Amino acid sequence: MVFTRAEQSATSNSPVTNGVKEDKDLKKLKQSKASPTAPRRSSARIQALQKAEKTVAGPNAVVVKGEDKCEDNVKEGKGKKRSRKSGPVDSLVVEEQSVLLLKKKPLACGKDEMKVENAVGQFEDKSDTVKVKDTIRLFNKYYLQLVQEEEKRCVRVETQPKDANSPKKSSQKASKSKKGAPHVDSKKPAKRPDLKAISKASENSSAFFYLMMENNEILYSEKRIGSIPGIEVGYQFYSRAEMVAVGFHSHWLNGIDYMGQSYAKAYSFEFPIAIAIVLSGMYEDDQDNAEDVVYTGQGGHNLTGDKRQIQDQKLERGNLALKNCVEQCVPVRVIRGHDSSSSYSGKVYTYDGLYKPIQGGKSSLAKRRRDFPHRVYFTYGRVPQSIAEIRGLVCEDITGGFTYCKSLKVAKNVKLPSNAAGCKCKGLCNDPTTCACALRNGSDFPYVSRNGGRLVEAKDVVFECGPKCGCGPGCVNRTSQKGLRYRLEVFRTAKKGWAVRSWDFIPSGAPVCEYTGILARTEDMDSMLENNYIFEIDGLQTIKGLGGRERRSQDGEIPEDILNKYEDPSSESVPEFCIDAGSTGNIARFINHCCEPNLFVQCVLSTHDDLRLARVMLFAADNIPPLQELTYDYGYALDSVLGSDGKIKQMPCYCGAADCRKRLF
Ligand SMILES: C[S@@+](CC[C@H](N)C(=O)[O-])C[C@H]1O[C@@H](n2cnc3c(N)ncnc32)[C@H](O)[C@@H]1O
Repeated sequence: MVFTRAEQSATSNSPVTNGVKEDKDLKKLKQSKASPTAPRRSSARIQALQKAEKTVAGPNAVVVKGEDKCEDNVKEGKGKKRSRKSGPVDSLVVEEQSVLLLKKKPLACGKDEMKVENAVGQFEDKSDTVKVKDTIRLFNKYYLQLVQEEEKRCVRVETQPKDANSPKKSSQKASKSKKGAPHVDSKKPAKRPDLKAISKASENSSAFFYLMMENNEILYSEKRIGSIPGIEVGYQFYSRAEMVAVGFHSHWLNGIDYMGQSYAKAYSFEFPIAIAIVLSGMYEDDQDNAEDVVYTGQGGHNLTGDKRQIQDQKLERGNLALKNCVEQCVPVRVIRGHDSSSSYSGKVYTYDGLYKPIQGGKSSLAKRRRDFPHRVYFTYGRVPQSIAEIRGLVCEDITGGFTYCKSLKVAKNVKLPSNAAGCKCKGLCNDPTTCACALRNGSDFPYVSRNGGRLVEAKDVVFECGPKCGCGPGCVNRTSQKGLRYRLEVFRTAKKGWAVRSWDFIPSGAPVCEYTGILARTEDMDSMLENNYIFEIDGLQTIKGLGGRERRSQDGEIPEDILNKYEDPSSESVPEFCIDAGSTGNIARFINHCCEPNLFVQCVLSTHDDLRLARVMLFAADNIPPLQELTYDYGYALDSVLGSDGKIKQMPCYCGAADCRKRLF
């Protein structure tokens, strides 16, 4: 899968690559319609691959391969062994948008601008990219909440007495549960959480308020032709449901998204018209030739089984829309997704040559294969597999000048309590109604088990299981204690010094690393001249949302017995403690600030209850593709930093985000 952003961008009025195969005659036709300054057609995929080749590991890179090795100053790539693909899994790339001449009718009623749809109004002052990002974050939050609900349902099924699962009893139960109560039928698979998150509420859904359609939270819910603001060519989605959430493609399963007859009043096209297609390799005679694509119509194949073609396709709905779109040269959004090839034996429509529908079959497919021996299917980004593959390695040992430490050290004058009581669970904690640690988190586990543990959402403080708990090391409520999961690399940037990125895909909510160093009293740091590696934050600050920090959600309230220990929790105060990673620390000390970060700070307690001395963890706020720089918001309030002369200090921010505040502090 290509993960480097394609260079080519397309708009509805700039003629660019058509997502459909074309021949010479058609090219001529297009040239006659296109503007003389139209950029030359070239493959976004090839450009992206070339760019990826150039940028892999950057010119100056140093690698950290898992903390087990780092402590001994890693010199070669023998980090944790994993079996994984070289690129992100389950992702879909917007690669090319096609072409030509939008014949939109002038509209008297100003409908031209398209209705400002639902969710868009909620973020009026934000840039388009931030609107998209926020919508996908919201989707991921719902998704993880629904995963959590599903995991609880599985636990309930597992812990039910055996006879409760007999077919007779479970069907009785299913009918009883119709009005509201969660459905506990082990035989019937629950609806996928990603689909629940976007779909309309069903009568017996217990997740009614999560649903984005129901809540008018789909970003662009009105169908539109051409590009979607904030989503450029090369953008990566991680599920079909994400595309639905932003309104890029309005169906999670169909390949062809189209506008029906109801739009005929607003345009002079013949409807239905296809507006977005997903190339997923589900049909054997789809062809992806990098620069052009042959796209098979939909239908007739066996969706539930081996995906073989079992019926003829019909020239109606999506197929008709595709034909109309191609014949009228209407731009279509093209998304490349997964390849899973199959064979077929039916009559299918493809558009070939001069866009004449042809009746395909194995023989015509074989002919096209002869004609296109260099066909591209789905490619993966070039993420290095070992240190030997990195070009431009400038330093084999990043620990020059500091000592690498996997866990927090404590300054001599700081005493860490060990007063956390612990839960009485055995093995794994899975019942939030009885686990004492879950109760402290607001009667729920903060993590879901999926992908080795993901935090459902940012909280004031996460109470994890600790040394006094009865559960074992595999407990999901110890997610942040399990060390580095992803292969992280320190690389050189042009303006920000060193920075960090991952070779692996990181799903939203996954723990990335702890900010380690020496836990010290803030007052002891005052005499230090220049130290860029002090993390001035504690659990109390996060709760109060002081300085430039956002106030966290109030969902899992902190137990009174803990909160009452502190004087006026709403007062603005300097954090009493900080983490100094100047002389001792881990990879987190190289992570830069960004005004639109992809990580967030989360305070975690497991061995004691003192909010001021909580561990500081960094979690993924988004699905993060390999080689994207990892960043968090340093949270400085502007003009809050004073120099030794007592004057306000300023530092420019070079994060490059669309909504950058331009200053770090
Ligand atoms: C904790 S260090 C991060 C690692 C640092 N880049 C390095 O080379 O070691 C914080 C320092 O990095 C730089 N930095 C981090 N984020 C930045 C940003 N968005 N713009 C400019 N400089 C940044 C600033 O010099 C800051 O004091």
